[in-house]
Amino acid sequence: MVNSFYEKVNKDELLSYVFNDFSKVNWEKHLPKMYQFWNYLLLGIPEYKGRPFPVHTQLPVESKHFDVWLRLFKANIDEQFSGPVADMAKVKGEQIALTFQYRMGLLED
Ligand code: HEM
Repeated sequence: MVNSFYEKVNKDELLSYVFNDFSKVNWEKHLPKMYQFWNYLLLGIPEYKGRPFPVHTQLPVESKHFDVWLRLFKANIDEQFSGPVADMAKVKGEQIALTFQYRMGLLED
């Protein structure tokens, strides 16, 4: 799920710019972190140690970036999974994307 999601991200011009050109993400490090993050949120496996929000405050992103992120994230889930955990993944993705945007001041109240 994580690998195929970031394959989609990398094919999207808007998001790929942020990940690859702006942040020069080291995918060998980022992907395992994301496995741990989602392992925790969806399966309760407490491996992820980190604070997801702060890195995002430095990024050149607007709400349109989050809209694309969410669209790709949900499409990726729907292509491969169905059922309660798949639904939870989509809800969590939505909630976190929304929370990030509020905290970054990208949304009007
Ligand atoms: C516009 C949408 C987003 C963009 C452009 C974005 C971009 C990034 C970038 C560039 C990093 C740093 C990677 C690195 O250098 O290691 C990162 C880390 C991360 N992102 Fe996002 N992100 C977005 C949305 C989200 C959302 C909605 C979530 C959660 C559902 C999320 C979860 C994380 C996590 C867990 C990390 C790892 C933080 C750490 O522990 O170092 N991101 N993201």
